[in-house]
Amino acid sequence: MKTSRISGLYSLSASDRLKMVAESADLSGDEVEAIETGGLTLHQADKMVENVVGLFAIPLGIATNFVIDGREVLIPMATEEPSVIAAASNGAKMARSGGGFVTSSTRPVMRAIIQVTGVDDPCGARQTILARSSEIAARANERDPMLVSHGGGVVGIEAEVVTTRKGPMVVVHLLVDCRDAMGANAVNTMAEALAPFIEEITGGRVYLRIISNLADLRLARARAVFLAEEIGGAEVVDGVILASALAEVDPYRAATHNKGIMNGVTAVTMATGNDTRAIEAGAHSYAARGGAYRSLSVFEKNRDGDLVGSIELPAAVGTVGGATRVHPVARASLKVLGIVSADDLGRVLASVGLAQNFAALRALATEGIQRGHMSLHARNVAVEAGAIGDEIELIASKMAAEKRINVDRARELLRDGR
Ligand SMILES: CC(C)(COP(=O)([O-])OP(=O)([O-])OC[C@H]1O[C@@H](n2cnc3c(N)ncnc32)[C@H](O)[C@@H]1OP(=O)([O-])[O-])[C@@H](O)C(=O)NCCC(=O)NCCSC(=O)C[C@@](C)(O)CC(=O)[O-]
Ligand SMILES: NC(=O)C1=CN([C@@H]2O[C@H](COP(=O)(O)OP(=O)(O)OC[C@H]3O[C@@H](n4cnc5c(N)ncnc54)[C@H](OP(=O)(O)O)[C@@H]3O)[C@@H](O)[C@H]2O)C=CC1
Repeated sequence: MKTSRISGLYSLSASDRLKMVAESADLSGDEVEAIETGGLTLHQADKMVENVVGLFAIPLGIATNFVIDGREVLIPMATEEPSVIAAASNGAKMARSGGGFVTSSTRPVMRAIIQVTGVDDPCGARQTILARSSEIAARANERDPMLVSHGGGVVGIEAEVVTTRKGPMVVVHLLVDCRDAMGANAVNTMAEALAPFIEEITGGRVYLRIISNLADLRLARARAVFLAEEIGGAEVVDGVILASALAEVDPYRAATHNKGIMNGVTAVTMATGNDTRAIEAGAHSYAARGGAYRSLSVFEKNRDGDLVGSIELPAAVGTVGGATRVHPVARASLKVLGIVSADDLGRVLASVGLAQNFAALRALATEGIQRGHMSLHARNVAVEAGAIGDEIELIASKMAAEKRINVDRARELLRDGR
């Protein structure tokens, strides 16, 4: 695509916006229709989960202005929360003059846990497991030749003895490169298949055989420079850094700071048909590693007085498997992003998380969150009060101008206007 810098996309109608996105991402008629209608038929939904009775629609929006590793990218985001997509676009807009987002990542390695109990000699069993790790890896790889053929498969075996209130246990970690899959089904299958062999060589009894959502070996990182003159000057730079400093040490603040990051990360995860619970569990457990919960991002000042933001978070997402290829809108979202690999998707998540976080911190460090957020939320409030058609924008803008955004006020304005 030529540029993601689309000023005022919000002032177009939804169908004109979709036309623009379809042109720039070269979407087919079917893909456009899927996005417009929500994509899923009841019949398709009935094949995805159990006891289906209907569909639950969530808005899909497009965040503009992103440059990631020099590439212009439009970002599909599925979210019910107003101001999230606007804020991501706003953050990305302010990152452009510093060069946009620069990313990096680790190999896409997930862990499966195998819990071995009832071992007489847990330390000895641990050593047996480590000594036979090549054999364990080979047996696991036999379960997923397709993954191995894509360059993935087991990359390591770890084993630890842990002391619990039910006595000592040996915990085996199977480290698996999942390539473009999120990998839960793949690694769970391997872990279950290995259980009898692990029991045989340790003399213990295996209970849990399951992926760990603390995906600390599958990390995505993003960094961006926000020029001081672009974001409102030195005072704003310092305000954002002060906000960051608090979130680095105070779990009460860090929880909300990270919620702000996940506003963006989860919305892209959802739009691409990935597992939002897995990505949330990964982010928050990674934020709590070492026992202290802290922020996933940090903001600092560089030598030129500009703001430098950086973020690192687990990115357990796929571009194959799960619902990613089943849900028509998820497939279209990947096409809009212009990516094919899970690694690329992880880098997008980190960039969106950082843009989202920066926009929120800038608002918090200056005018406060309510003006930007509540003026966009005002439309929901107007609808809740019973506004219809043109009344919605009218009541919403009146409430925003008065800075009195609540359902009672919306009802009063409706009564007066009708
Ligand atoms: C809300 C804005 C963006 C308004 O921002 P503004 O200052 O009114 O912006 P503007 O009119 O100068 O527009 C700047 C750019 O923002 C985007 N933008 C602007 N308006 C729209 C819109 N209607 N629809 C789509 N995009 C919009 C758009 O890209 C636009 O550029 P343009 O296209 O005009 O060249 C700003 O105040 C902001 O970024 N606020 C942060 C809001 C936020 O973080 N919301 C998340 C919900 S609050 C929360 O859950 C998290 C939190 C806050 O608790 C986290 C934390 O505590 O850390
Ligand atoms: N705790 C958790 O997070 C849990 C999550 N889940 C769910 O698991 C699902 C994700 O599991 P996942 O294993 O990704 O899904 P799938 O099993 O659907 O997909 C993975 C499979 O795709 C095949 N594949 C084809 N091309 C590639 C490629 N390029 N790279 C990698 N694999 C490829 C592989 O082999 P093959 O073709 O042989 O299948 C691989 O095993 C999600 O729906 C998630 O919600 C499930 C349990 C627990």
